[in-house]
Formats: sequence, structure tokens, C-alpha cells
Amino acid sequence: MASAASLFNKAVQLHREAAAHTEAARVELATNGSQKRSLPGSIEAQRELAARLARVAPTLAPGWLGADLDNTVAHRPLGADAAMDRPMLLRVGTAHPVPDAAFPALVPFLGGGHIAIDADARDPRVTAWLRATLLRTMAALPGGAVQVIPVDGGTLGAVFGPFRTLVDVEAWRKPVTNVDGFRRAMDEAEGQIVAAQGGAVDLPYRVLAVGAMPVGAGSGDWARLAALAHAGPAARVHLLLAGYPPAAPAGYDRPPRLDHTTFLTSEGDAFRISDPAGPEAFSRDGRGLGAPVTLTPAPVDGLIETVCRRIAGEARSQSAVDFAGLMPEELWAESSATGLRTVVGREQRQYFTLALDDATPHWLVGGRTGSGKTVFLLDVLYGLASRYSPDELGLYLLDFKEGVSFAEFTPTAVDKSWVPHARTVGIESDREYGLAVLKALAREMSRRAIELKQAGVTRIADLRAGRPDIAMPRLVAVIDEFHVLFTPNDRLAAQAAAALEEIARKGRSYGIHLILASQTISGVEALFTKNESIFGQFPVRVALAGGSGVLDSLNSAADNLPVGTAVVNHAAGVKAANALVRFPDAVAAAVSTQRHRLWEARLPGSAPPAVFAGYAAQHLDDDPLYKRVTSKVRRRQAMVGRTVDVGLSTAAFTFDSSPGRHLAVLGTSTVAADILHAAALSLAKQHDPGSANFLLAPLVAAADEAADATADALHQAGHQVDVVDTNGLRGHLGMLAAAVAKADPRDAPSPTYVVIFGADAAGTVLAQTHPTTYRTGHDDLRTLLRSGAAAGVHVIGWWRAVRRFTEDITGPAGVEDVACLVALNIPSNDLAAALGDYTVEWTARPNRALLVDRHDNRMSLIVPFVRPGTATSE
Ligand SMILES: Nc1ncnc2c1ncn2[C@@H]1O[C@H](COP(=O)(O)OP(=O)(O)OP(=O)(O)O)[C@@H](O)[C@H]1O
Repeated sequence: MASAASLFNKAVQLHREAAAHTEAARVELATNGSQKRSLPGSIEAQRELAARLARVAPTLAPGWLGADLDNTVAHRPLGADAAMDRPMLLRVGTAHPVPDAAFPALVPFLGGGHIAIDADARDPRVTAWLRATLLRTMAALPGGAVQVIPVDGGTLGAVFGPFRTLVDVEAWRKPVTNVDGFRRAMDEAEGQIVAAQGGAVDLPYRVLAVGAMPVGAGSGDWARLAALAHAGPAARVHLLLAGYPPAAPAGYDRPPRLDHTTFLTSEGDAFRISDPAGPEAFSRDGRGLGAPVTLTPAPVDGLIETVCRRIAGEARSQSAVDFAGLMPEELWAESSATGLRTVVGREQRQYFTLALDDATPHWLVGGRTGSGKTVFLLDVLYGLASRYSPDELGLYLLDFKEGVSFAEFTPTAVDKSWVPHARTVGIESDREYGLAVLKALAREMSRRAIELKQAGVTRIADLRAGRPDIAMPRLVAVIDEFHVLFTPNDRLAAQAAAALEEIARKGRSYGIHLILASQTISGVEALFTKNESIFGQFPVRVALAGGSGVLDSLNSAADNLPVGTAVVNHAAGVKAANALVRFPDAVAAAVSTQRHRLWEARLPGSAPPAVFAGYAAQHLDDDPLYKRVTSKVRRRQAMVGRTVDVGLSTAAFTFDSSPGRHLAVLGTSTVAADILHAAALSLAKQHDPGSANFLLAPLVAAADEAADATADALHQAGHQVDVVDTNGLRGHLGMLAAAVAKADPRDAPSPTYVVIFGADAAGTVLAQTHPTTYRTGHDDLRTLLRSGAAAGVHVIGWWRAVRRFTEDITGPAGVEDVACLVALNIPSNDLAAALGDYTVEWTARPNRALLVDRHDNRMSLIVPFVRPGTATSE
């Protein structure tokens, strides 16, 4: 078969001959001065030529491109008559060189040039013709090869109405009807030219189809059209313009002639066709095809709709994207030496890949609640975890919102599998936990910096290129709802901003990448304080519905996105770099299947991730330190909870002989009683059975249950337990104080723990002076606090009111005598006053406490231990 170009040339020559003969006929007519006289030679030649052209036309414009658009074509195959790699010749009408002779008038379109017709869609012939032309184009090219941007300033989009099904499958944009829409349409077409000039390949044809110029369009717009006409074909951008050139008002310049364009100009009932785009001309004198042309009539009723439904159906099935489709066939086949890449969805029919590498080290993801952020992150993370082994990739996952988005990576009660790349997973995290994770990453970055320096390189890619044996996985930290870290804009926010900034700036060299997701970034003041916003380090922006905040301020492309669609942008949100990507729902069954594949592929013995679930209660029995500890310890520790940090270390106070090693729990919350329970039991485990004494004083009803449970457990552990009331406490404090005062450090009494549940309730009794010793119970308590630890006597008390605690220990000066504090639901000011330190900030909240150790200057947020079954909502 002849090449498309040679066929096209042949067609043009034939048209040219026809034009020459028509010209000859016209000359003869003029010379003889009679229209009635027959001109057998010319007419015969015309007829013969027309017949030849009619014969060759189906080869030049096969199938949909040239067929009559009647009922016989409805079931023709789609996408078979044209291709991206050859210019398209399309039938625009029928030429009538002489009466009784006709041939299909073909002009170049996609891949060849543009078409403009001077009448607009308010003329029913033009409406019919536009529809026919677009139908030919859509039906002839394979699905996804063409995208139409319709503009209609004349009939409010009605001319394009029959194609509306194609809008749903993104083959067509929604028609725009005003000048602003027209300009946006030109923006989009220009965007493709810029992309092509920037080296983009495999672009679809983009057709700017104008039914009628919108009111208000003027010389600036014509100039843009002229530029589009000039540069378009090389970038697969084409124009199909009705109503061009528009009439210029008197005194104004005529709209420019467009390059690469075939013009159809009305002449009575017919149209004249100019010389076509390309090197071959129909005429020698530039007058175009010499025969008048009647435009292709409207496709038969219902034909466009039928064909569009078929195209849309095919588009839907070809562009369907599901979770399993994003996963590679072979697990862990990729190397992360130069970066990480994964398919995140589809842009039209093409799979769309995103990278975390030197060029795009970090991503910012925005979208309103319910827009599918969590699902998008699951798609990405499972895609990465399936492509790269845990030796190539490690995940740090942090979620600040209520919900269980990252629970898909951790073992649960019903499914013990986990994603082996996950190192730490924070669900409903506290800001403190987020900060701890960032600090851990920053430390890892410093460690890597040293390793790289020792190897004499500056980038992980160079290290791994030279030393394939070195295991240095890329680390991806994902923070969902990261703005929570920075709200309020306090000291913690400043520390988090500093850590984040360090990672964002240097992470790429060390293989540490950030994916930050949020509903908003506008309120994150802590990150905007520097001259240059930290977000400059995030070139990849992913905007889901309502997530335009992560794009450039002039880019509103994400405002009305449906769920499952994202604007992905590689140029920090600049409009021209938008790509519309559909990502699949993370359907539970598919996710679970993939998790099991990953889990089963893990190395034997690999550990599950360290999980921090903000809502979870913590129990002493589950604590790893408690489980492991024996009486053989060098220094005993009172365990009170789990620290909110990476790895949830046990929160404990050392109870050695240093002065002040006593514990006070402050606040009305009955969790305090459980903390006393945990402290007592954990200490008991660090003594041989029967070697420690416990004096329990349950002084408030709210603590009775916890005190009884403590007594039972201590009995079972074989220790001496005395349970006393207020008076009993008073008596024991007196005896213990006397013993402590006399005690020779070399001859300390056996260890004794005075556990007071509601110490403030004993105030009145302790305040009374003893008739013979003249000492008050408070005096005895203070003696114990000051000197007890050296003699093996430790006080563990719960004070419901801070003021009573400070009074009992003689004000802030005496606070050194109780070095270990756990603050529950007490106001920040009260705590600051009790500590004599007004920089302390504490916001009381359920299931959290603040641990303060005055001796080692430690202050940490903890999840206090509660007894199983105890509510933690106070
Ligand atoms: N690609 C998709 N196709 C179909 N449904 C989807 C898709 N992505 C998300 N969804 C659905 O949308 C809902 C919200 O998704 P998701 O939880 O990811 O949103 P979110 O932005 O994380 O919201 P929130 O911040 O409230 O958790 C879910 O029911 C999810 O199944």
C-alpha cells in the first residue's frame, strides 16, 4: 500500500487537475458568453476526473473518515481508520465541479493541519458539518488518541450536545461558552505545546473545536490562535474553527490568516476550499479547489450518540484501574539505588508513575476530608512495598487523625500479618510522637551522613553504585494530616518544623523522603516563617478534591474533582504541569491479599513494626521491661506507663537510695490509683518474694478497687502487705520516720513502700500534733520524703489537689524531696507552680500523663498504665 504522504499528494494532484479543468470550463464559458452552450470536452473531463477521485477517495479517507454517515456505518469498527503516526485526510463535503459530477472533498486534519470555516454554528449547515467532522475524527482514531476541547459562543454548547457521553470518560472537556472559557481552552492547548517543546512524548491529539467565537474575543485571542495554528501540529494540537475569520469591526485589523490551515469559505449555498495545509496546493494561483463544495450533512439521528456510547464503553474498560493493577507481577524486583518509583493510577489510558528520587524527593498531598487521601497513600505505599524489598525500602507511617488508615500495615487481633517494610506506625498519633519520629529520622540522617563521608561520597546513589553490598534502604516517612503537628504554633511546633526542614532539605542525598498529606497547608504558620517556605522542597504536588491549596494559587484544577481523581503536578503546582490521574479504591480484600503476599515474603525472624496507637490503653502486664525484669536488677524502677516515643519505651522512675526518689501522682483522675498499682507491682517484681514491705493506705473510695487489687497481687508475689486507714497511716509514718531518723545507712531496714491512695484525704489527721513527740504526721511524712530513700523507704502517693501536695511537702522548696511526678488532669499553671518552673506547658487529656523527673531533668508525655478493663477517658 502506498504511504499516506504519497496518497495525499496524489489526491491533491487529482484535485488540482479538477481545479484546472473547472478553470478551463469557466474560461470557455466566459469567452463564449453563453452559459447554456454545452462544453463537452471540459465537462467530460470533469466527470471522468470526478469519477477517478470518487474511486480513490475511500483509500485516502477510509471508513469513518469518508463514509456517508447514515445507518449503515453504525456498527463499523472504531479506531481502525486512522493512526497517530500518519496524517489524516478527512472528507468535509462533496465537490461539484460540473452538474452531474461529484467527488468527495478531502482535506488534511490531525497530523496534517487545521480546518477553519467562516460561517459559525448558528448556521445549521455548519452545526451539521461540525458534528460530522468530529464524529469522523473520534470514530476513526483509536481510543484515547484524541482529546477535544469544545468552545461554543453561539449556541451555548448545543452544537456539541450529542457528544456529551465523551465528557464523562474524559475524551472531551465540558464545552465552554464564554470568552474566559475560550481562553482557558487556549491555555490548555498551549500547555500541550509547551509540554511537547519540553520533550514530552506520546501526547494525544488535542483538538480545540470552536462552534462560534464567544462574545468578547478580540485581537489578542486571534493572535493566540495564530500562534497555536503555527506551533500546534508539531505538538499534536489542532484547530477546528467555525466562525473564523470573524468579521473585524471597521477600523480594526483583520484577524490573521492561520498557518497550516485549510479554509472553507461560504459562497452562496456552497463553500469554497482553500489550498490545503502542506506543500501541495490545489491551484497555481492560490485560489484553492476550483469546485464548489456542499458540506457533509448531519449524521443520521442517533448515530453520534450510539458511537459515543461505544467509545465511552471502550474507554471505561481500557482505563479501568484497580488496586491489583497497580501492583507489579513480581515482588521486590527493583533496586532503590537511584530512587523509588511506583504506578499510582492512570492518566487516561496510560499508567502514571511517580518517583521519590533526587529530582522529586518529597511530595505534598492535599485534599478535603473524604477526598481519598488515605486511599491514595495506600495505593502508593503498597505499590512501593511490592516493588522494593525491605532491604531497599523502609516506611515510617504517621497518622494524626482519628481512624485507622495505617492499620493496614500492622498486625491486628484478627489478622496477624503486617507489611514488612513498616518500621514505625503511628495511628491517631500525638504531636509528641510525631516529633519523636521526625527526630529519629533526623538522627538516622546524621548517621548516614557519617557513613557516606567515610565512603567518600555525598549521595546515597553514589554509595550504592560503588557498593552494591551496602544495605541502605531508602526511607519514606508519610505523615497524614501533618498540619496537626504545627497546631498550635508552640514550642513543639517549632521543634517539629526544624526537624522537618532539616529532613526536607537534606533528605534526598541520604535517601530519606517525605510524603506530607493534609487538608490544608495554609494554616501551617511554623513552616512559613522562613524566607523561603519549606514547601519549596516538595516539587511533587498531588491535589485531590478540595486540595488546590497544595497547587499554585492560580491553579484551581482540583476544586471539583470526583473522588478517585487527583491532579498530579511535578512543578510545585504550576498549572501547565497538571496531569489528571485516576487512582483506584483500596478495596479491603485486594489490600489484604497483597499484605499477605508481602508478609509471607518477609525474612524469617523479621520484626513487626513498632506501633503507636494513640487511643490504645497500656497495661503493665504487656510491658516488655516489666516482663523481663527480675529481683536481680541493680537499680529498681517504678514503672508508670509507656513513653510516647518511637518504640514506646517503658516510662519508669529509678527508685534507688538518692534523696527524693519518691513518686507523687497529681490530679483527680482515678487513673492515678492505677498508676500506683503499676508502680507498686513493678517494684514488687524486683524484690525476692517476702523481702519487701508494702504499706497500703486506701484513703478515698475511688481508689478502693485499685488498692484491693494491689494488695492481692502483692500478697500473691509473696510480699508483706499492710493495709491501713488514715489513723493507721499516721501511726506507721511516725514509726517509719523514727526508724529512718535513727537508721544507720549500713543497716537500712528492709525496703518499705508507703503507697497512699488519696494522700490529701489524710490532711486533717496528719496535721495533728502528737501528744508526746509534738510531731505532726506531716513532719513524719517530710522526714520520710527527705531521708527515707537512703534507708530504703519510698513514698508513692496520689494527691488529688496540687495545692494539698505542695502544702504537704512544704511548698516548691520541698518539691526536690519528691523528684518523681506524674501529672494527670491538673491545670498547666498549677503544675508550673508546684514545680516552680513557669516554662512548663501541659495540656491534660485522656489516656495521657506528663512524667517529670526533677533529678534528671526529664519531662515526657506518657500513656499511663491502667488495669485492664479500667476506663481511660478521664
Ligand atoms: N479511587 C476511589 N474510587 C472509589 N472510591 C474511593 C476511591 N478513593 C477513595 N474512595 C472512597 O472514598 C472514601 C473516602 O476515602 P479516604 O478515607 O481515603 O478519604 P480521606 O481523604 O482520607 O478522608 P479522611 O481524611 O476523612 O479520612 C472511602 O469510602 C473510599 O473507599
